Amino acid sequence: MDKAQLKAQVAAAAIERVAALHNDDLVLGIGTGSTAEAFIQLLGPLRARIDTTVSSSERSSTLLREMNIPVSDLNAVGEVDIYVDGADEANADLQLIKGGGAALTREKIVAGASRQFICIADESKLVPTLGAFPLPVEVIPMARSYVARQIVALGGQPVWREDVVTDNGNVILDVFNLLIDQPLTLEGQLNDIPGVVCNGLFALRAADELLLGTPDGVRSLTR
Ligand SMILES: O=C(CO)[C@H](O)[C@H](O)COP(=O)(O)O
Repeated sequence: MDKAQLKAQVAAAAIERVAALHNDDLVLGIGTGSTAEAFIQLLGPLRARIDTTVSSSERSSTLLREMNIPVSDLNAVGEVDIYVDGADEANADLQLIKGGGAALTREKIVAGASRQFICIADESKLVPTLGAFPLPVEVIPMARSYVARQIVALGGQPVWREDVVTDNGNVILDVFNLLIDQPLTLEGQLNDIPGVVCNGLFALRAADELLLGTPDGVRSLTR
């Protein structure tokens, strides 16, 4: 099975989770990236049960609108019933690294506003310790060099993702060589640096369920 098939498989499993919810006025949180897009592609049959969606990126919003699925501003809805999104890395505690697609801030906001967060990924994303994938940090542009120096003091090697401006008008530093054995602590330390908007560690708001695509079928991990 190739990666696309594994992603389609977990996307279908997430659709089953959404279909099993009892309400018919669903408010769905929609993530960003290729696995989230596999999920969006399968939403058509559920359209009648979807009141609205809240999306974590302009790209996902466009895809949803192309399917005639409504997209709302988070301020216009209450709590989100369920958020489905991918990840760049996950550990067994369902803590994640996200932001490979530069959408980490909106992703963390929608995850925080959601009753349930289902993370979907192929099995290669499950790791014993987070940090082989460079940790994305969204930064206010004027603070880029200052924040980079503070990250070096924390032991990381930040690299400016020069070709990217986020949907919020900010820049991304990808931090290499961090051994993330205390994700909660590091998430807070990074947030405390003035100029940091958000970092891609999802430890405070970890996933509630991790669906992993494997050649033997979908594996589910819960907290
Ligand atoms: O965090 C993300 C975007 O900011 C994505 O969820 C993450 O990069 C995984 O993407 P993909 O499903 O394409 O592997």
